[in-house]
Amino acid sequence: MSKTELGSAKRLNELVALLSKTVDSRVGGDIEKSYTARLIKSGPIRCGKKIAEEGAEVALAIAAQGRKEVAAETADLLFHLLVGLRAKGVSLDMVADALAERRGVSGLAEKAARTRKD
Ligand SMILES: N=c1c2ncn([C@@H]3O[C@H](COP(=O)(O)OP(=O)(O)OP(=O)(O)O)[C@@H](O)[C@H]3O)c2ncn1[C@@H]1O[C@H](COP(=O)(O)O)[C@@H](O)[C@H]1O
Repeated sequence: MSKTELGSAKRLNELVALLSKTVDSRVGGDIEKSYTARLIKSGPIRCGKKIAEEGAEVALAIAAQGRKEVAAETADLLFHLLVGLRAKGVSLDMVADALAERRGVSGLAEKAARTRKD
C-alpha cells in the first residue's frame, strides 16, 4: 500500500470511527431530531432494506455514473452499514475479527477449498 493510500485509508478509518461514535450516541435519541435515531428505532429489517437500497445505488453508480457519484453513494452505504450493525448489535470489533481472519487468504484458494467440501 502506498503512502498516499495509507494516508487516505487512515483518514477514512478515523472518520468511520467518529461516525460510529455518533451512531452510538443516537441510540434511544429523539426520532424527531435524528435520522439515525429514527432508523435504529425502526429495527434491523428496515435497516437491512436501506442497506440493500444504498448498495444497489453504489452498484449502479459504479456501473454507469461518475467517480463523484460513486464516492457519494459509498458514503451513504457506509453510514447505513454502521447504523445496521448498531441496530443488530454487531460491534466493529466483530467485523474487524472477520476481516482479520481472511487476511492473506486468497479468495480463489478459499473458493476452491469450499467447492471441494461441497
Ligand atoms: N452520514 C450521514 C448520512 N448519510 C446519509 N444520511 C441520510 O440518509 C437518509 C437516507 O437517504 P435517502 O436518499 O434514501 O433518503 P430518503 O428516501 O428520504 O430516506 P428514507 O425515508 O427511505 O429513510 C437521508 O436523509 C440522508 O440525509 C445520513 N444521515 C446522517 N449522517 C451522519 O450522521 C450524523 C447524525 O445524523 P442525525 O442522526 O440525523 O442527527 C450526521 O451528522 C452525519 O454525520
